[in-house]
Amino acid sequence: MSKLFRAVIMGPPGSGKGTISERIAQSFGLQHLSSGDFLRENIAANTEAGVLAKTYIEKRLLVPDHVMTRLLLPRLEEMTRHSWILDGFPRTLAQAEALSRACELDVVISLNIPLETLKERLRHRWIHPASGRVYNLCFNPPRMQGVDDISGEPLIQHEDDRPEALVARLRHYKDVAKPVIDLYKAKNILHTFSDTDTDRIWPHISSLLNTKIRTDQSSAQRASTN
Ligand SMILES: Nc1ccn([C@@H]2O[C@H](COP(=O)(O)OP(=O)(O)OP(=O)(O)O)[C@@H](O)[C@H]2O)c(=O)n1
Ligand SMILES: Nc1nc2c(ncn2[C@@H]2O[C@H](COP(=O)(O)OP(=O)(O)O)[C@@H](O)[C@H]2O)c(=O)[nH]1
Repeated sequence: MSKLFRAVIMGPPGSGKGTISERIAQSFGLQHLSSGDFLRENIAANTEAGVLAKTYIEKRLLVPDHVMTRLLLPRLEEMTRHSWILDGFPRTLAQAEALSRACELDVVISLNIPLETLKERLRHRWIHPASGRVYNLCFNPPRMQGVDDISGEPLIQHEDDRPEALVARLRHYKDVAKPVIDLYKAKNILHTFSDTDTDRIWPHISSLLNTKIRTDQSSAQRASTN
């Protein structure tokens, strides 16, 4: 069996984590694990962690580390036979340390996108709240305006995707993410991509993963034939 591959994608709101994770899932067969989707599923199912997380999300606060790790780590344990890309977790150093204790990461992708680009994207971001599917009126519009392609249900916009809210969210992201980025830099697994367009970043991410996944698979094959 080929070696399993574990990646994390980080970046400020609107940087394209969800969009790029979906491309990675489709092109490389990795499972896309989105912490936002896990939270929404737990909230919908009224689990203990979901009920607790909801009180924070409603106030647009980060869910505390112990709640996030209690929610996420068991899901990762269920995935021991899969390769995955994790999107939205870890957000804090405590979450990153808990993740390091649970598994070894192969690659961390960090997206570095200019503020003006983030503002413009989020202004046009529309979401199907039940599934977490994301659209953009310019970049990937829904087939029918205001309606989810799959369920036919209405799309919504997040209050805090407004340009006025973004500067504070971004500052908060930078403060909290800095030690996480430093940790992954020190482990030599951080890869940063800077551009205004997902389509220009994608070929670089794709070739990085091609190299990493192919190299890992051939060394796993060598190990199994020795
Ligand atoms: N590690 C995480 C991931 C998510 N959340 C909470 O879950 C919400 C939804 O997460 P997500 O779907 O990732 O959406 P956004 O915060 O809008 O992030 P982004 O704009 O980067 O997609 C967040 O706002 C936050 O309250 C959290 O507290 N901690
Ligand atoms: N115009 C434009 N929009 C993009 C691009 N990449 C992603 N988007 C859109 O920008 C918004 C934010 O992307 P998303 O993947 O949700 O980012 P996340 O918040 O980091 O998960 C979504 O509406 C995407 O459809 C791009 O290159 N150009």
